[in-house]
Amino acid sequence: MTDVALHEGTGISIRGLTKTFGTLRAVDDLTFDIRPGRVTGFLGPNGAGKTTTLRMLLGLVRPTSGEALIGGLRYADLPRPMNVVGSALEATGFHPGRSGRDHLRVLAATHGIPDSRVDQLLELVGIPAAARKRAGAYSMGMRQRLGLAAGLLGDPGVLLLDEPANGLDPEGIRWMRGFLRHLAENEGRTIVVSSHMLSEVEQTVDDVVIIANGQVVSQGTIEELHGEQTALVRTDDAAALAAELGRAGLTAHPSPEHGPDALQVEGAGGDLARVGDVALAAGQPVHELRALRTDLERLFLELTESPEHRNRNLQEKTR
Ligand SMILES: Nc1ncnc2c1ncn2[C@@H]1O[C@H](COP(=O)(O)OP(=O)(O)OP(=O)(O)O)[C@@H](O)[C@H]1O
Repeated sequence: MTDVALHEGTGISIRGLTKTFGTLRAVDDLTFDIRPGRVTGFLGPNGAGKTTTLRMLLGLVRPTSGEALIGGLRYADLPRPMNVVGSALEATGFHPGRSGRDHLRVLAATHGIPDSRVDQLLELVGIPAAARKRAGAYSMGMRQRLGLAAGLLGDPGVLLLDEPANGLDPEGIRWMRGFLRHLAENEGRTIVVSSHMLSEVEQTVDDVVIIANGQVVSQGTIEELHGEQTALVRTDDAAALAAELGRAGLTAHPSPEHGPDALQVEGAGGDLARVGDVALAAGQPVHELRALRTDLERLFLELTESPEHRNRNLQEKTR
C-alpha cells in the first residue's frame, strides 16, 4: 500500500475542547496530542465523552469551546477530508439489502474513488468473497471489517475506530491487532482506537489517553502506564531475605496473597538478577522469581472511579 512518508506528520491535537449538553459537561476542557505512526487507545468508561470527542474531530458535533485539529486543521477546513481522516464509529450503517461490496462502491463513487480500490480493500480486510453477500446477513465481525475497509477508502493518514474488536472472535482480534499495528508502524498512519476497557486494547496500543467525565485522567505510553515493575520472590525465610534486600538498597514487603514465603520487591521487576544475586549471597534458596505485571484493569478503575470522577455525570443529571 502507501508509503510511510505519505502519512507522516498527520497527528491529532485537542486543545481545551469542551462540549456541554444543557448542564452536562460531556467533554470538559480536554487537551492532548495523538502522534502519527502509533496506535493510541482513547479510553474511558461508558459516558466518559469518547464518542462526543471523536464526533467533534469529524466535524459532526460543534465544540462549545476549544479545538479538535487533524494535521493542524479543523475538519471543516480540510481540503479533502476523506483523504485525511477515516472512521468507523459504529458498524451499523449498512443497507441490509445491499452487499458490502456495493455499499463500498457507492461510497467510493461519490468520492471519485475507483472500484478497484474497493476490491483491494476487501482483500486487505479479509472478506473478498463474503462482501458480495447481503450486508443484512453479516456477523458483527464482518461488519467491523467492512467498516474498517470503508474508513480506509480515501487512504487517510488518520483512522478513528470505535471498539474495533467488538464482536470479533479470538482469531479476528489477533488479525485486527496485527492490521492496526501495520497501518501505524509500517505506513505511518495515526490510529485511534476507542474503548471502555483498557484490557481489550492493552496488547494493541502504544499510547493511551484515559478520560473520565470528560476530563483527561492519564496519558502516556502503555509502558509508562505499567510503571516500574515489582519483582516477586519466594524463599525459605522471607524476613531474612527482606532484611538482606534492604541492606542492598531494595525495598521488600511480605506478599501474603502469593504465599507465606513471598516478598514483593519494589521497582525490581526489570532487574531480577539483582534480587537473585542478593538471595544467593545471603544463602537463601529462591523458589520463585518473576516480574509482577501491573494489573491495568485495576489501575484503569482506580483512575476512572476516583472520588472526584465517580458518578459526576449522574449527579449532574439528577440535580
Ligand atoms: N446529543 C446529546 N445530547 C445530550 N447528551 C448527550 C448527547 N450526546 C452525548 N450525551 C451525553 O454526554 C455524555 C458523554 O457521552 P459519549 O457518548 O461521548 O460517551 P462515551 O465515552 O462515548 O460512552 P460510550 O462508551 O457509552 O459510548 C453522556 O453522559 C451522554 O449521555
